[in-house]
Amino acid sequence: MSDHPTAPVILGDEPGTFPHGVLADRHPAIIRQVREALPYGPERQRALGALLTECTRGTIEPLPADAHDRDRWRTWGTDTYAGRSWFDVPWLWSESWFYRRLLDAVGYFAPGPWQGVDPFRPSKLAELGSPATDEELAALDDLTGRPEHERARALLHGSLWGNRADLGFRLSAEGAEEKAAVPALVADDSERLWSLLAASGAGTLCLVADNAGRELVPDLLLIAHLLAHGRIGRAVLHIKPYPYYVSDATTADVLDAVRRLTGAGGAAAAYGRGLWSALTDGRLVLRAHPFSCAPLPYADMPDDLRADFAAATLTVVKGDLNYRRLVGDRYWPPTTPFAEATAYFPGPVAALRTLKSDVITGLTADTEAALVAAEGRRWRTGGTHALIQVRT
Ligand SMILES: O=P(O)(O)OC[C@@]1(O)O[C@H](CO)[C@@H](O)[C@@H]1O
Repeated sequence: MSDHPTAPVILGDEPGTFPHGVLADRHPAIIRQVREALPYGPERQRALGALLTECTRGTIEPLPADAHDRDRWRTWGTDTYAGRSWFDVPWLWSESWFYRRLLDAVGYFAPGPWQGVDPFRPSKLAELGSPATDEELAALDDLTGRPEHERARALLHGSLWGNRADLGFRLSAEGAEEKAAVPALVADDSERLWSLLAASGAGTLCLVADNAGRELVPDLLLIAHLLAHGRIGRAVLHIKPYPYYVSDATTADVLDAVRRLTGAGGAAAAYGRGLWSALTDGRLVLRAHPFSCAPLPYADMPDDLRADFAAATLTVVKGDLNYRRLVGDRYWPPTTPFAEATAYFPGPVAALRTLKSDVITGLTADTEAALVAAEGRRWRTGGTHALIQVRT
C-alpha cells in the first residue's frame, strides 16, 4: 500500500462528518434494503444481522481460511487492520470491506442456490425499467440530425450527469437530484478531452465505469458514438467483478443495459445494435479486474492493469468513488493540481464525476472561495456539482 505523505487520509472516526455517517447510517440502511429486496432464508437473515452489529460496533476480522480471496485481502490490508474498529481504518478500506462482507452474508460466494445472486439487482432493474430511463432514451431521437460534435458533447454530459445520484447515495441524500436542476461544473477540461479523441482517431479508450442503470446507459451511448464516428477504434469497459457500492456496474448490468437499448426502438435501438456488434467483433471489450473492487487507491494498481491503462489513448474514470481512488482518498487542499495528484497514472486520464464526498483537487482559488461562500462544505458532498478534469 502506498503512503503519500502529502494530505491526511480520510477516516470514518469523527462523528458528524460525511464518512462517519456512511459507516454509521448508510451501511445499516443498505443492510435493511437488501433484507427487503430478496427473500433470504433464516441463515442469511442471521448473517445479515451479525454483519449489522459487526460493522457498527465490531472489529475487522481476517477472512476465513477457506475464503477464495483470503490471500488477496491479506495483501490489500486485513493483516494490517485486523482487530481495529471499522471506524479507525481508512474510510475507503472500510467501505470496500463492507461490500465484501455483505456478499458473504447473502451467500454470494458460497456454493449453493444463492451463489452469484446480486442483492442489488432488484433496485438496479427497477431503475433501468423506469419511465425516467424511457424519457432519456426517447431524447436520443431529438439528437439525430444534429452535427456530430454536438451529439458527442451532449453524450459526454449525459455520461457525466448520469453519475449524479447512485443508488447508495440516494439512501442518504434524498432530493439531491432535484436540487441539481441547474448543474454547475466546478472544473471543465472538456476541450482537452476532445483533442485526445479527434475524429480520425484509431486508438483505444478505457472507460472505468461506475454505476449501472442511468449512468451506464449514457456511458455506453458515448462509447457507441465514439466508435461509430471513428474517434476511437476500440473501447475497454472496466466493470466490477462482483456487486459493489450498491449500484456499481457488473457484466450482468452491461448486458441488461445493452438489451434495454436494443429493445427501446428509435435511435436508442440503433445505438444498442452498434454496441452489440462491437461486443461481438471485439471493438468493445469488458474487463472485470479484481482490483476494480480493491480498497486501495489506483496508485497501488497491479502491473497488468497499469499496462492496460498505459496502452490507452485516454482512460476516462467515472464517478465519485473512482475519483477518490484516482487522486487518493485524502483531504487535499482543493487547489492541489489534478495533474499532480494523478502524476503516477500511466497515460492520459480524464475524471468525469459529480461531487459526493470530501475529496477534491484541481479547483482554482476563486472557484473554491465562491463555493465555500455559497454553501460552506455542502458543495463537496451534495451531488449538485460536477467536474471534467483531464491530465494529458
Ligand atoms: O462512485 P459514485 O457512485 O459516484 O459515488 C459513491 C458514493 O455514493 O459512495 C461513497 C459513499 O459511500 C461516496 O464516495 C459517494 O458518495
